[in-house]
Amino acid sequence: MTTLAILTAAGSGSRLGRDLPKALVGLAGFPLVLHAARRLAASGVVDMLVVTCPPGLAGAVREIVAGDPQVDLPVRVVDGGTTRQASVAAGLRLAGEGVDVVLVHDAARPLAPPALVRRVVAAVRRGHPAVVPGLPVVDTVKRVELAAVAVAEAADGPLVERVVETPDRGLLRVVQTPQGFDRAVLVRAHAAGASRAAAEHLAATDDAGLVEALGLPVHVVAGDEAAMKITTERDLLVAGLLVEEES
Ligand SMILES: Nc1ccn([C@@H]2O[C@H](COP(=O)(O)OP(=O)(O)OP(=O)(O)O)[C@@H](O)[C@H]2O)c(=O)n1
Ligand SMILES: C[C@](O)(CO)[C@H](O)COP(=O)(O)O
Repeated sequence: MTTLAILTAAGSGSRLGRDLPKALVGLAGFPLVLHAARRLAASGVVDMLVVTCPPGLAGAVREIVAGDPQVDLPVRVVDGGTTRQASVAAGLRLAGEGVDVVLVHDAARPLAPPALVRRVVAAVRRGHPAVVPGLPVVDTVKRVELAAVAVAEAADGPLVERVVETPDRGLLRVVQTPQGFDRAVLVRAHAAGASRAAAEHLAATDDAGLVEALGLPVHVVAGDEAAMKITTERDLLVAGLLVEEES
């Protein structure tokens, strides 16, 4: 039984807008990617780690992650692709037949707690081929018609979108990472979705989506607020507070 974690860290962080890739931005004195790697290692259920990195930064990322005493795991670093999906696919190529469970986790979710990692892996090991952590939706959600946006923009007016439906929020979940998979299932899902990987507007926004596209079941376990995604400066501030709370 071997679990490999792919830690995606190859994004640029355009919405954060710093002059270095988001995964290398500091939070409480350490890069986001290191926070995430430390918590994966601390879970005790990850046997090896593959980190996807921006082109040209493999050496720096290796030094940060593999050189850290808290990351007591074999670490490999691989160049990512142009989309998150392509980066995961690059990491997945390093998951040999000896690996039975693959976790996919975002460096952009640096504070995902070890207990969450264990919960996801346990659910996969209980026989679920694809598992995502999810939280209930607290806002009322509307589905809108995109065509209406185009019309409004063309008229140079205020953005008015037509609401199509109000889905029952009791049935909606906001999903996080790490997401966990039976290796063979994830390999099949990425192979089937490979033609989508190159373009941002086509690529899957999470790996479970590729499994769903195969018609295979995906299950949700309880997520954790601490696994929040860092997208903007405000998120970094909130994450800073969470780190203070942890200690
Ligand atoms: N080509 C890419 C794009 C994203 N990611 C990773 O996927 C995760 C989620 O992506 P996101 O939060 O969107 O990060 P960025 O793409 O870096 O951010 P932005 O969209 O603001 O540029 C991050 O850990 C990011 O490093 C990746 O490995 N390869
Ligand atoms: C995988 C993910 O973190 C699940 O919520 C999310 O979909 C990543 O999205 P992004 O568009 O790459 O930020």
